[in-house]
Amino acid sequence: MADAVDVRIPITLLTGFLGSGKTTVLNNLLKPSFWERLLRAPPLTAVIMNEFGSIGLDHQLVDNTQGTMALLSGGCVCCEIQGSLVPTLKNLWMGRRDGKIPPYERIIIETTGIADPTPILETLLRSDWVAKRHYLDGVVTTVDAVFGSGQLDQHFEAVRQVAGADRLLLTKTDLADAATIAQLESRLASLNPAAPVVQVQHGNVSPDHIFKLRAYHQSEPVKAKQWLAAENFRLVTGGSPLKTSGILNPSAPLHTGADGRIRSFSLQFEHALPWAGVAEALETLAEFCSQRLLRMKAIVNVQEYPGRPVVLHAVQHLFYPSIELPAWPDDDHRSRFVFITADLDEAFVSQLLTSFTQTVTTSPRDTFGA
Ligand SMILES: Nc1nc2c(ncn2[C@@H]2O[C@H](COP(=O)(O)OP(=O)(O)OP(=O)(O)O)[C@@H](O)[C@H]2O)c(=O)[nH]1
Repeated sequence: MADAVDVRIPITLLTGFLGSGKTTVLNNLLKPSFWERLLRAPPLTAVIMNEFGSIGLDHQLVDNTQGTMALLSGGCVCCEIQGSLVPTLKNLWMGRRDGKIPPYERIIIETTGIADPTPILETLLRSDWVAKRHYLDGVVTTVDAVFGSGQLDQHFEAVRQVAGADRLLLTKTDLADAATIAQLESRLASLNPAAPVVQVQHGNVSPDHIFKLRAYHQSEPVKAKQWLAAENFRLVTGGSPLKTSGILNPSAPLHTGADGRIRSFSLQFEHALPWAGVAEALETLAEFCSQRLLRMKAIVNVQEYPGRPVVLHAVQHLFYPSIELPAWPDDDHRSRFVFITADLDEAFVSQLLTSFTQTVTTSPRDTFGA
């Protein structure tokens, strides 16, 4: 689990609504001149697109028989997803192993503009073959400074992309006035308080905002605390009795992105919690409200693991393997959960966690694959 022994290849998921500047960011990152200016060697990067022809890179095919691989001038490998993601990753891996393509060090997957990135995350997590050789480093979402607000109003996919992000790149800030940018930044901060927002013009963004985020592998206590950013979320205390489903607009489909339906909030618990109770509460949420659970992260003081807080996170129904930290980041040993939900009553979530962690005391710890 420690970084030093993790030889798997990091995958960055680059997502964002149609035309929001994903390819522009990607093109910039693949340019050798960009890295020369930074006085850094460009990492060998394999790029996977899931939209044929959406990138105007000047490349030269190296494996025309399969029609999927290309060697880019910057030493990058590019392919379009043909079929599912797993065969594409296998093709790349075998080409790399057999020396047919350069030994890429990382992979960027650019999603289509209207894609919900969750199925890609699911593939990365559920395929044993993929998970043994790769890990998800982070989700980076581009948001158009000019049209982003309207897209968030009209398309729930745009909201999902923002809620699932570990970094938000606010693009085209050269085209928007300061007031529009400030308004959108504050909206993004309320939709996803944990994701730093970085302004970007013409794709010019520091690679440090894209690579090595370790968003799904927070094994260092202090970084895990920053990653959780619980202090940026509205703290919810107490809760309603569990009489309802917790769903606020049961008949309203999740097609529009009105911000009033999105809740970002945190819960905290003073005492250590039984692992089985935490697992059961989160399983229940995932089972009954998965579409409405856009993102969840937590650092939990588990009764059975004193002194070793457990990091958890989920995107919709997908729970990632839990990670035990070697120590707490500081003296604050309370369990903290942060949630971004759609039409899900925060008081209900609070009560669900409270009630499960008070009633369940023992069970093997296997739910989140620690
Ligand atoms: N002025 C300006 N134009 C930009 C910026 N970033 C991207 N663009 C332009 O916006 C348009 C869309 O950018 P893309 O990078 O193709 O966006 P995308 O998200 O990859 O688009 P799709 O793949 O179609 O979803 C292009 O014409 C870019 O040149 C920016 O920061 N400033």
